[in-house]
Amino acid sequence: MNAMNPEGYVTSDGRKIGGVLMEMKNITLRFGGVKAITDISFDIREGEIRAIIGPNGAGKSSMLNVISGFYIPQEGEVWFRGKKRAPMKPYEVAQQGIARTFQNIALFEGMSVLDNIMTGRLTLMKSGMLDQAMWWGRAQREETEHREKVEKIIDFLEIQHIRKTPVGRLPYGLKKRVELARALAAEPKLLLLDEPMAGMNVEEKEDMCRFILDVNDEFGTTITLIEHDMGVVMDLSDRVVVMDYGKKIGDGPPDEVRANPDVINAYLGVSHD
Ligand SMILES: Nc1ncnc2c1ncn2[C@@H]1O[C@H](COP(=O)(O)OP(=O)(O)OP(=O)(O)O)[C@@H](O)[C@H]1O
Repeated sequence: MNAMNPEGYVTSDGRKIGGVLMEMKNITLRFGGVKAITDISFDIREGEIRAIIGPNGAGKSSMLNVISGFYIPQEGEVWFRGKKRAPMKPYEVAQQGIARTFQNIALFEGMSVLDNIMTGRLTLMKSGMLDQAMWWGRAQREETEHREKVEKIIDFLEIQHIRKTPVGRLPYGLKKRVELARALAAEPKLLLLDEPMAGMNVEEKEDMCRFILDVNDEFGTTITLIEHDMGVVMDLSDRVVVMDYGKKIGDGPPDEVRANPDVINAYLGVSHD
């Protein structure tokens, strides 16, 4: 089976990738006169680690923002879990099972690690204030369940020792890990990582790589990431979409993309027509 097979395929390291989870069909996104994305199509398979790469200004963040529902494209369709997505608010997209981290860390600096991660469960919380007043027992049971899930993630990402620490006091690499934990707390079907290694030293990058692979392996989470570090991208990803000036210039497994002349040109800045 290869990556074109609708049923899925088996990776070079023997992992089984499933059918299509998300499909972007002919997406075009404009900001006034600027075309950030021009007629791009690709899919993301169940269980896959899928990267979006490209030089600065290629349109990668814009694409991630279309996937997360933050931007609604002027043209094209987004399909998720077999259904065409109607225009919706980012929190509705989150409720459908898509969580993300940000290029610039977006955590509550004054709050503890634990409380920050708990905010990741907000989209899953059923009982509101009225429920809590009327059905106190039920709300308490729900709270206990949320805490248990969060504690598992804290163990998994090896951050027990900082669970009570205010996030503002943590070094950069750990903040990034807390952000990953918060996204995981939402139990997403699709996890979007916006430059998860940016600004990290070599050791922090190695840790983050390991956690990304473990999340994919242990929870079966499908992951889509933007990353500038080519070594990381090629090591981690099953398939890579390459963008340049808003267009798709390559799409396939890392080896294929690495050998693609258009991709080589884009990165060397040789030809831009
Ligand atoms: N909110 C916006 N308003 C206007 N133009 C925008 C906006 N966001 C992005 N753009 C433009 O769209 C194009 C693609 O930008 P985008 O940030 O998606 O690229 P990128 O590949 O993520 O870049 P980088 O690697 O530098 O983060 C650029 O020309 C950018 O200036």
